[in-house]
Amino acid sequence: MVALTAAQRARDAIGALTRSVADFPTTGVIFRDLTPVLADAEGFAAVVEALSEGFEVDAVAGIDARGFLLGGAIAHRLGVGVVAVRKTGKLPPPVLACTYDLEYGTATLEIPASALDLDGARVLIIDDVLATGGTIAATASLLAQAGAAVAGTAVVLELDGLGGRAAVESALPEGAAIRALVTG
Ligand SMILES: O=P(O)(O)OC[C@H]1O[C@H](OP(=O)(O)OP(=O)(O)O)[C@H](O)[C@@H]1O
Ligand SMILES: Nc1ncnc2[nH]cnc12
Repeated sequence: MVALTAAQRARDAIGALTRSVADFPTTGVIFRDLTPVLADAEGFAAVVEALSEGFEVDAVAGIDARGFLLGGAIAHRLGVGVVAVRKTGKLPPPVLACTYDLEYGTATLEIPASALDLDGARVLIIDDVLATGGTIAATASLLAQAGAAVAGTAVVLELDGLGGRAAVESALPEGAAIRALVTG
């Protein structure tokens, strides 16, 4: 029997275990809950491997909150450190901040303004879901302000029809990778 690749194993787990919930957190949104995928040992391992594959970077940025779970594991696999990109009010000043629109509201993300040395660092941005792209675009903007070079972004699930890929393409440097394990 031919062994499945990490991407195939990840897609199988995502297909089997993702839960779709109508009208959460607001009416009209179909919320895609990846919690069961990440809670499954084989699913989590396959997702982490498939998101990490081929990236050579100096740091991983994991986005609050679900991106933290993946970002830490991916950074460890790649042998680099992880930067937690926090929702507003969690980090002590001074911070760099960026406010953006989501599928269901607005939010602000922050990173430390001076406590990290990201100047020239190649950074991979990790999150669970790409929807409108606002979250990843805001993260890319914060990292650029800190002097980092965004090497790419990788997510588990890209939602169709919300313009997220185009938004992220215009926010990332030319040639930066945009990887989604499943689109739908
Ligand atoms: O592409 P976008 O439209 O920006 O949406 C994607 C973001 O939305 C979700 O996070 P959310 O802000 O709901 O926060 P959470 O991770 O704390 O649940 C998801 O985890 C992504 O971070
Ligand atoms: N529909 C959705 N499901 C899960 N996470 C999301 N983030 C933004 N939109 C989402």
